[in-house]
Amino acid sequence: MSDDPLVVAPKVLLHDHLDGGLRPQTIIELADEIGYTDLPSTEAEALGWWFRDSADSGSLPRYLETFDQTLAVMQTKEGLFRVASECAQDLAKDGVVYAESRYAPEQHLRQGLTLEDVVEVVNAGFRDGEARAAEAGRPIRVTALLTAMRHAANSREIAELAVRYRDDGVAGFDIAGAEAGYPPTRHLDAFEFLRRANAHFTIHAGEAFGLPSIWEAIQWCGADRLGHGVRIVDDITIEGLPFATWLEAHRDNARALAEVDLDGVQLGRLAAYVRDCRIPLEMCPTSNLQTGAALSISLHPITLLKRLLFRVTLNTDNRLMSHTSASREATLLAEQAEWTVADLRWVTINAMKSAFIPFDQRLGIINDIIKPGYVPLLPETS
Ligand SMILES: O=c1[nH]cnc2c1ncn2[C@H]1C[C@H](O)[C@@H](CO)O1
Ligand SMILES: [Zn+2]
Repeated sequence: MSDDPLVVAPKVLLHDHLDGGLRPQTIIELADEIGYTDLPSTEAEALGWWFRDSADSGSLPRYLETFDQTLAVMQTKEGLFRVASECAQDLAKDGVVYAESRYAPEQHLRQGLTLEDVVEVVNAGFRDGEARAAEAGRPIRVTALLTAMRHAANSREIAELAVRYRDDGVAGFDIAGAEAGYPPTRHLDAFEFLRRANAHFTIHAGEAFGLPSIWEAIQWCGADRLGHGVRIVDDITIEGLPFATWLEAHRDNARALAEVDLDGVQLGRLAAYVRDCRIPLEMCPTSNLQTGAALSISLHPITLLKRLLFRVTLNTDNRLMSHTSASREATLLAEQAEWTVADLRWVTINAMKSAFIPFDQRLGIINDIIKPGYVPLLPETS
């Protein structure tokens, strides 16, 4: 185990895609087992770079094309079990103590598995990974979020699946995929069903598309959390200028967001609603650089939103495509945006408060694991 404090520090991930976090070597071995021959490389390091470089396109649709390669090896029980187990182990090794891992069951049916088979074998993989992580002295709990793809038409069926498995490892529901042209209200039926069932869901919104998508996700669909939500800054002005205009004028100053005077910052009605209602933002800085939703780590809106005390959480999105991890996201912010260990503790507790598991369990993880875990790193908080 690393002695880097940002690895040792307990962390929580609410936004991590199972099919975006495979080990390159595992992809190669699974491809070999099933006779899949279309991988761009059969050498692990080169394959890892291929994912990073291909996802670095500045466009969400092109970023998403790289998932064809991971999904190809996630069509059998063996493949899904191994990927889920390794996901839990890799997160635990990086200091993650609680994670909600999401995937779209409908994307794993090409070789005859049923939706139920997929959910059950992924759950079994998570249990296996948790057991191995505990044996290695790094306990973790992993729950699943079931995603429906926003361009498809079966979100209601996936929402029903999430409710059916809510007492068996599934904590909630999500929609993902290309955002422009696919507003969340297309899936209103699924969201209304979930609300009637007292179930939880998050929606990818405000990533490739702006405020209308966030507004629909919250005010029409009733999302508990926002996946990314980074474009909420479009509803913020600084010194009387729209955020984007102000940032453009300050883009040569890497400290601009860390030091801007908050007295000059004004929230519009939607941004104020999101902050007032403590709606969690599942922010993923590196992923946003790759899809063009942010300029740089130092000027990523997360630093302003943290200073304004939005309910910010820090996430990985796709560890493989973004060549990242929970501790790497924290390290980048520490090195390039003046984040401290106290900031990391704050977003970690924010995330745990915002998880979809029951309140008493969230509180238990905060009080028994997260807070004590920061004491050696931040003695003044003990
Ligand atoms: O950042 C994202 N935005 C929208 N969709 C995404 C993102 N990352 C992954 N996905 C898609 C591709 C995966 O196949 C799917 C389910 O995990 O979710
Ligand atoms: Zn995502």
